[in-house]
Amino acid sequence: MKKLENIAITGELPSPKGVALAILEMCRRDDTTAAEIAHIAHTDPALAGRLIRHANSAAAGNGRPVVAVVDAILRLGLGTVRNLALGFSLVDQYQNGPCDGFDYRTFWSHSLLMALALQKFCALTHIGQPDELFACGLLSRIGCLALATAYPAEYTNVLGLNGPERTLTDLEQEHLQTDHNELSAALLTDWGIPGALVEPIYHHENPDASGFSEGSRPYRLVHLLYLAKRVADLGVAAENERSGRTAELLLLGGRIGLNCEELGATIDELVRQWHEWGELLKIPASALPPFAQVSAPPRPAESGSPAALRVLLAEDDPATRSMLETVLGGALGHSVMCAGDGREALALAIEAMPQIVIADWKMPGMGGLELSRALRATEWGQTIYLIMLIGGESEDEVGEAFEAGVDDFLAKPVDVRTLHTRLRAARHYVQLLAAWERDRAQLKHFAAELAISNRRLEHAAMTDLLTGLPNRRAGMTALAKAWSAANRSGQPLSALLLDVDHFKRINDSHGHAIGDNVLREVAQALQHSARRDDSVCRLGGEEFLMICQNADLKSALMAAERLRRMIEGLRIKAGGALIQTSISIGVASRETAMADADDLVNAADRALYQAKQAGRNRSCIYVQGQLRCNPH
Ligand SMILES: Nc1nc2c(ncn2[C@@H]2O[C@H](COP(=O)(O)OP(=O)(O)OP(=O)(O)O)[C@@H](O)[C@H]2O)c(=O)[nH]1
Repeated sequence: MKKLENIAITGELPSPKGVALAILEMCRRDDTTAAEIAHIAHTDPALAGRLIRHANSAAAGNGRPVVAVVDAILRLGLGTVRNLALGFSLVDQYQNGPCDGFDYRTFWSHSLLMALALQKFCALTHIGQPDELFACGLLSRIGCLALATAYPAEYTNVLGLNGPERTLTDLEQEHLQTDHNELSAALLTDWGIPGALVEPIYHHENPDASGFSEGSRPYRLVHLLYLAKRVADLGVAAENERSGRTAELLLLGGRIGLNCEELGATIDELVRQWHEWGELLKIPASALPPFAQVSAPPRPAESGSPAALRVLLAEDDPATRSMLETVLGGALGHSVMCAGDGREALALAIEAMPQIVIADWKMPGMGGLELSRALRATEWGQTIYLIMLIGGESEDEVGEAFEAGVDDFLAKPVDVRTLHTRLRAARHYVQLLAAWERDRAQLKHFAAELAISNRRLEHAAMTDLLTGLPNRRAGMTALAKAWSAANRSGQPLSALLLDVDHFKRINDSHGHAIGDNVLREVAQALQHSARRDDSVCRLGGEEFLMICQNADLKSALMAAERLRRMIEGLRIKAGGALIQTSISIGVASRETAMADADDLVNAADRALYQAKQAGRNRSCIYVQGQLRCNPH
């Protein structure tokens, strides 16, 4: 982590003003008293009210409610009051600003929910002072606001580039030479927040890379910060993205001992507090439905209460049917569909996807046994819980029913208490099935995420960070493939090695950052001028490789000359000045004497060496052991 003075910031940074600043200053003194802070807090009624509100919030402890600012300060402690004053002051001052691409209100909305979540999870796990952590949560992403404040135009640009391919911190580092985590840490340190809190904040987006030893306080704190951030991400997510975020939350909640229902209840409570605090701080909070609803897997049809089951009743005797319908639907509160025979029941089942089917053994047309076989023959019908109503059937016949896929049976006339008991087993089965389906959906979700991050890793491992071109590894793999393809087809294959001339001088006279920019511009120009069959990669430093498939030496040389002239004509911005540069190119084509792709690269390398020797800004060819240079 860098110190603030070591970060190259040209514009202004967020800073507290007025009463908050005075409190911050007073708290630097060892002998400041709660009465003195209360005195100054009274001059800002909004702050005084918010401090009292916070001191009376559930997480701040029990005891009788406080009404005086001084009592609120005594309850919260000077450190927490100072951090809260700081946070609230920034919220008030930076509700909008000059950075067009930065959504100030969503930023604070996210920060507020993160603060509440961190406070709550800290209270649940007894890691640290919940009130102190509320303020830390509120300010943990202050670096984003700092970048928006210091670099409004550039940061708009960076935010515009943000996508799944690159992390925001990478983009910030690339374009602004710092990132929001670095700035958050530097600002919080500057404002006197202790290192024990700042370090986990710095690492909170990637807790596994923090290096904290497992089980230590910073380790637990950085993971809580991550969980709090994921809750806040859910809070501000678009409606169609919400359900995709719940699986990870369930997993993270499990790590701190919260089961599905407890996590849901906690998040619902946090959302309620988010709305209350949002009103107080004039920050928007979105209308998030209950967590159970957001995280529920889609169902074919939803019945009234969560305990209610979708029951299909197939019974030809109207009296029994009516009695069972009344008991199941009226007394037990299930949602009941009725059919007078097996065929009607099957049609209804296809339409309504019941969880339980209660079928009479004997019905006109299609009886219970046939219905059971028909249902079990379908994929969706295999998970239905089937109860058969039997009259005077023998044991053998009952055995046959189980073979047909029946789960349970009930003797007629049906005893209501027995029915009730059997339905408990059925409900247990349905619940297990639902849990299993949820797990399966989660696993699918994780597998999909894993596949995406594997693809990203694969892409990152094959991509040059500076230019975005394929790197040496990717280039050599592509060349080996092209070599095999050329061997099979007998088509020509050529390779160009391109090296920027006197690049060291550019670095020396304009600095490394401008040097990097020159490399990016050259890379982009090469890629844009490459033909469909050509591929360009950066081998390293200022050296590039172009693979020209189906190109013989003559056309490869023509391509080389075209590229050389194009780079010669390029003007690259360096501050106020324009840099002109050139490249030397070694060209070689696949020859029968060459054993593999390495021989082809070595031949192009010898030609490149010759081009440098001959004075640079030229193309040389290697042909059957001879080197020849093109004058220009
Ligand atoms: N800015 C920047 N410089 C780099 C990078 N990689 C290598 N370099 C520098 O590139 C320079 C290459 O210098 P040399 O190998 O002497 O080559 P040159 O100055 O281009 O001279 P000739 O190739 O002989 O024309 C070195 O100073 C390296 O430090 C990079 O990613 N960015």
